[in-house]
Amino acid sequence: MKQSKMFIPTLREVPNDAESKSHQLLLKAGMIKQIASGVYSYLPIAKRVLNKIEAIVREEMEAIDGVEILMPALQPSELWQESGRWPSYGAELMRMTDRHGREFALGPTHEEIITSLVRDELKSYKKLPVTLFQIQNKFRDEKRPRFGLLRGREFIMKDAYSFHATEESLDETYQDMYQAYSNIYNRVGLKFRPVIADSGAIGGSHTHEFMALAEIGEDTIAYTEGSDYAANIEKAEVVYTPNVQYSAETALEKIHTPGVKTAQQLADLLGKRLDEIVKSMIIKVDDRFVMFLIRGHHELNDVKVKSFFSTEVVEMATEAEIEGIMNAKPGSLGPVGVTKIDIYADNAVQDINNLAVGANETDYHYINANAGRDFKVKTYGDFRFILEGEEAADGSGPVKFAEGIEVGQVFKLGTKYSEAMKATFLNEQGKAQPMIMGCYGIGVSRTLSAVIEQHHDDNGIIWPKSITPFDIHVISVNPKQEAQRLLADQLYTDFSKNYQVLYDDRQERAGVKFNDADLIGVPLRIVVGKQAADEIVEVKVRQTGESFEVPVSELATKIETLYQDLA
Ligand SMILES: O=C(C[C@@H]1CCCCN1)Cn1cnc2cc(Cl)c(F)cc2c1=O
Ligand SMILES: [Mg+2]
Ligand SMILES: [Mg+2]
Repeated sequence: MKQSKMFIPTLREVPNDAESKSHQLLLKAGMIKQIASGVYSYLPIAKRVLNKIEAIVREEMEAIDGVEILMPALQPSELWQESGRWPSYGAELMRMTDRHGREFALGPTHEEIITSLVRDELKSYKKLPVTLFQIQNKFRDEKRPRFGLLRGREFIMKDAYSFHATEESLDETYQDMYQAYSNIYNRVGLKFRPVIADSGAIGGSHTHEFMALAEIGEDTIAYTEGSDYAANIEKAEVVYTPNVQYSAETALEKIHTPGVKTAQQLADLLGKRLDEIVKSMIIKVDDRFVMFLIRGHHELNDVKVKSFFSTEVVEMATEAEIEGIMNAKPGSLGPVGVTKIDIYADNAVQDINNLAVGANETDYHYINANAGRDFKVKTYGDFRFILEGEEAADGSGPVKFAEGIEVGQVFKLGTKYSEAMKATFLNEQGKAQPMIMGCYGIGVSRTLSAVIEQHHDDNGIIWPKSITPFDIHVISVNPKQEAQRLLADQLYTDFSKNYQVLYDDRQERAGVKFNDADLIGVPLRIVVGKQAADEIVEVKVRQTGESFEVPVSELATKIETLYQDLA
């Protein structure tokens, strides 16, 4: 492709709202253009990379008997009414009305569509299992789109759905998908870890997320060095090993604590450690309020709370709601005397007694509050985030933290949708049963960004060979020089026979050409400059920075050797 005919609007500077490296480089390398917050056009270089990522995804899906389809983005609300999900999503679900006043959603995912598609067809166990997939734009009205393609409002997803007569059959496909995802991420050059994850509202029980390791990642992974244990920190189970440190129970005492609002301030005032303080929080679960107690040095894990109550609707109560229930402000809340709402506590709260807690009166706290005597805990449980260094749930040692970008997720869905939507099949005994389902997503446009996060230097992107937009970048330094232009033209023609070649034939200053080439990040570069008359060119390897002066007669062999060695 001649760059004089291409459309690669590279930038020297980037808007300062581009916080992540991949977002900056996607803009600087002229790969995307934002048309609205979280909404982008993919320009030629990005489109070529997407095509290659998608080709790898297709290959790996078809290798495990996945069959490609394409479903509509326009989804009738009736199907979401059938599944019961129409009311359960808020502003994130992009809804619209057609000219007849009928309600639609722009598809954020396709469980309802695919289930309605197969339920009239797959009626017998003999026709199962089936795995269908698509690669298609998804719409989710993110509150805060950010980091370019990492969190957009319209993005490309490969979503696959499998239908089974038995759990064993689902397990097989789940394993196949797990392996296929590992193949895909390895092939696109991503360093990744599969992690045990939380299935959230989607339902089902068993799910893994695939995390690309990157500082910018919004997810935190808890993993151990000694094993392949890794869990999304939202899910990482805290094994409760009692570490009871009780002192003789003493009388409850109310103390004046002017201006004390946080656990740290209370600890400082009392001359206690933070872990000797117990924080009390009011949480709204569905439409009721509950109190959670947690040690001062721990944090409440909202995903564990959602999972415990099996609902997505879990929010911190607002100040107004708190005053309404406790007639006290946050910062002085406590369990003593609280009877009209249930009290839950993280397991670690059991390890200490004579607790320091809020007195439900501004500027007053209690010391020596004791469960049983002064308040009742309905349930102790694992409600907190694990801390770095604590023992992993599988006993494989202390967990370490790493940041990750969720680039895929595989779910065992079960019968949540097939029951709700009456997608049944006749089993071997001729009995109608709901199909057992799995669903499997890959963030294709997010994967593109994650690869850039992991493959760049200060000058730009460094594409892995497997998904590079071009294999070779031929640059004629000064096309006005006859010898340079003729040789560069010839090399472009010759190498295009066996490689994908980007030819910078523009009337631009050399510096602009080299800057652009570094940004675009094609792995091999042939520079035709002053020595063209002597039939000598420069070859540069983008990954290592190495450069060689090569006689044209040896160029094909040199390029072949360097190309083979590319990662
Ligand atoms: O999408 C999934 C599960 C899997 C992921 C892999 C491919 C198939 N679906 C979970 N999820 C996430 N965000 C959503 C956002 C909105 Cl607005 C919605 F209405 C529904 C969902 C939703 O269901
Ligand atoms: Mg997540
Ligand atoms: Mg997830």
